[in-house]
Amino acid sequence: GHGNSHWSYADKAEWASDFPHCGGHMQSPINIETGAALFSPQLEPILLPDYSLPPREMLRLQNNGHTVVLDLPRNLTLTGGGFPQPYQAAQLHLHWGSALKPGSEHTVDGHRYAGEIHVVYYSSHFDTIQEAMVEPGGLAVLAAFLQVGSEENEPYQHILEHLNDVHEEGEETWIPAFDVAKLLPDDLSRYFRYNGSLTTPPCYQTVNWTIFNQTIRLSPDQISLLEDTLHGDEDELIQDNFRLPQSLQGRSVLASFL
Ligand SMILES: NS(=O)(=O)c1c(F)c(F)c(SCCc2ccc(C(=O)O)cc2)c(F)c1NC1CCCCCCC1
Ligand SMILES: [Zn+2]
Repeated sequence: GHGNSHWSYADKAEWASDFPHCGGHMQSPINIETGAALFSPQLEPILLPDYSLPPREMLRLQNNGHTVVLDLPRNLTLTGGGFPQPYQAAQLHLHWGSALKPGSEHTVDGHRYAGEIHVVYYSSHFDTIQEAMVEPGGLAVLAAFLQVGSEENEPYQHILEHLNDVHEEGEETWIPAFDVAKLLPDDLSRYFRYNGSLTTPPCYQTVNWTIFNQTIRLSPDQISLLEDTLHGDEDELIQDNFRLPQSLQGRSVLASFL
């Protein structure tokens, strides 16, 4: 974990006392008011060049007590998107709710989606994510909303079929590599953009956020598997692992589309 004090989503009101950045003025997530988003033509499509990986390659999947994390090869690059420089992949993880309520971190016009994927990158100006994550613009996170649909989402099965192997906090397993770009929407040209923070302590305000307009559909069984498999502290189910919306405090949300 981060910092010397353990944190949980139950005591998110206290985060700022243990992690000062969590009380800052550029925090995430936020509610995106589509009507107030500013169209910015310089926001070109996001480019994820050649994400197909050899299936012999294995990727580490871990339950860190707060979410399920898939470590990514750093040679997967993020470019385009009006970014000042390329970013290198670090990891992806998910946020979700429970059977009773949805669990996305960002909301759109007050609507919370069933879940949200975050693909975390760090600026190619740095050698490690530890150096990058304390610098403004050091991190870029690609976010997409998960919705309940009728069909099974095959790319997501690459992760979901291994959740049982990491159902306890601290467990990890290795899964065959696959094209992780398939976990994101097809349309990488329509997205919202704003500057914010990690949504977890230490809440560093160093994240360039991209939230895709197109959502991802998972079957009801896939969403339930995500909600009902992973355990964290005291063998409690990890559910509702989302932070509440933070105020914009004067920030603008940009849109790559009209
Ligand atoms: N939405 S988010 O991107 O802010 C985010 C969360 F909301 C998260 F909840 C998480 S998981 C909780 C933070 C954490 C705990 C343990 C470890 C570890 O043992 O390595 C690592 C991280 C989580 F990992 C991340 N992303 C991480 C933030 C931690 C520091 C930088 C590493 C990559 C991004
Ligand atoms: Zn996240």
